[in-house]
Amino acid sequence: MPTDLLPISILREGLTALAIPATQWLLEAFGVYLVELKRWSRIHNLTAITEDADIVRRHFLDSLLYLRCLPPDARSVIDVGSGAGFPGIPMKLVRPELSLCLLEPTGKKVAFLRHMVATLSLPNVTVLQGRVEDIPVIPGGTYDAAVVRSLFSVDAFLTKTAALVKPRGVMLLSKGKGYEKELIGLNTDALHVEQLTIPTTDIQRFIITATMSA
Ligand SMILES: C[S@@+](CC[C@H](N)C(=O)[O-])C[C@H]1O[C@@H](n2cnc3c(N)ncnc32)[C@H](O)[C@@H]1O
Repeated sequence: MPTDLLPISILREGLTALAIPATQWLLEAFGVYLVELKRWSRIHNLTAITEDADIVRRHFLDSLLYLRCLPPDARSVIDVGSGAGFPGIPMKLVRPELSLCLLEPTGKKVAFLRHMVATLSLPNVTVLQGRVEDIPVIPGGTYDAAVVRSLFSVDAFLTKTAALVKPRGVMLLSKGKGYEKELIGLNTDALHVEQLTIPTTDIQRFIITATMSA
């Protein structure tokens, strides 16, 4: 198992900072993910981030910040525009009880997501090819949480994901500095912003949580 290929000390330190036990299983799973992400990216250009340490920090640990804002009783999550699996797959590795839908329109990314779900033997994960606008809306919502990274503006995020989320469910979107400009003109009463730092870096993230009314 390729834990020797992983910048293991960064991952360990990052997990510890996030109060996530760095079990051997978890370290090995992230090791497999890193190797496969790089292997597929050489052919399919899945990510612009190519250095191991950067993948650990900017994909794995950044994705895990979402868990700081996910309600502990959330069970079903949709990752909208999952790309190469961020933030959904890292969240699932740490919270295996989650039932996860990875939504992605691009065929080569969908193929990678299916490959990773099979390779990591992840139960209760559905990979759906499509755009969020095309997901059938069920009255009362489908998921306890919708997560989005590097896709929508705050406004578009609220508009496009609200119908997918159950009453009292949450929509989580991570943004960098400057996110406040996107809040101008929006009703921010139901929004909560949590300022976090990607462990082992000084990169700040602002996770915007919108909670659906009851
Ligand atoms: C910049 S990438 C981010 C991928 C991943 N969330 C991440 O943070 O690494 C945006 C992804 O959203 C997908 N996408 C674009 N429009 C979408 C839509 N309307 N519904 C769902 N996914 C969409 C793209 O195919 C792409 O993979």
